[in-house]
Amino acid sequence: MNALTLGPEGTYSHRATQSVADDIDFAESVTAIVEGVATGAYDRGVVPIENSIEGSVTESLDALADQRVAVVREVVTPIRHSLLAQTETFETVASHQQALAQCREYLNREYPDVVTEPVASTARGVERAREDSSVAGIGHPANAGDDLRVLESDIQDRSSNATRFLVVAPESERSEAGGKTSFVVYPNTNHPGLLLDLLEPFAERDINLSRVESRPSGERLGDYVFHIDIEAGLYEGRTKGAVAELEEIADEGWVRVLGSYDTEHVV
Ligand SMILES: O=C(O)C(=O)C[C@]1(C(=O)O)C=C[C@@H](O)C=C1
Repeated sequence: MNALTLGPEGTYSHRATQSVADDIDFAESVTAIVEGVATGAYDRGVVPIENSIEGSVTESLDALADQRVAVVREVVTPIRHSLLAQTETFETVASHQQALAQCREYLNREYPDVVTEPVASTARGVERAREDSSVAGIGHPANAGDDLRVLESDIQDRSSNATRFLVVAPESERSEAGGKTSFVVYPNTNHPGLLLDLLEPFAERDINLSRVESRPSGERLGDYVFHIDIEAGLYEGRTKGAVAELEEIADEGWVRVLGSYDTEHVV
């Protein structure tokens, strides 16, 4: 099985993907990863979706709404960042913007004068540090190799820092089995109580929601696509009933059922 994830080698996405496939290729954006699976070039794609400090990875949410893929697993992994550089003196810190945000308080406190440089991934930031002694990178300490020093470990602003990744597969592999299910809903209408209407089919059937997120539809200001995760599988009658009701409520728009899946914790 081959898989596509965020590169270069050494990203947290790469680490999460190692629990999914042996044959791993890299892309430089999560949109390209989801596209790689939607077009059939890859069996699996692994994308970060949510971080416990910084919240949603909005590019991933939008890619899931725009492309036709299934979600077949979620991988949750602790994120422990290190500061890596050639020397103790540097002017710039390069990393993925999620990682920079997860270490914002640390950087403001310890290095108030350094410039932050958002790059495509943490591993790309570490590469910048390897090429340029005036740059430090934030990433997993295993990326240090022989030529970079780990100046400090565990620099994330909360020790419980964790990221949830979704494993995407071709739409034909959508499964009804699993303890969680994800949906994307575009109601294409707006009236008082719409969000309540969308959530009631789950509440009435005693289905717990684990997440609701809204993203702009891009059609007009104030118009939204909703991402809903529930703690129930599509194999359950109650979930089927809720989906049927959801489809009626969103009959002017669409409901995309991404599938049911289980969670794996990887350290
Ligand atoms: O840059 C990486 O190492 C990634 O895999 C991306 C990513 C993210 O987008 O959230 C993954 C985990 C961490 O939260 C920081 C960055």
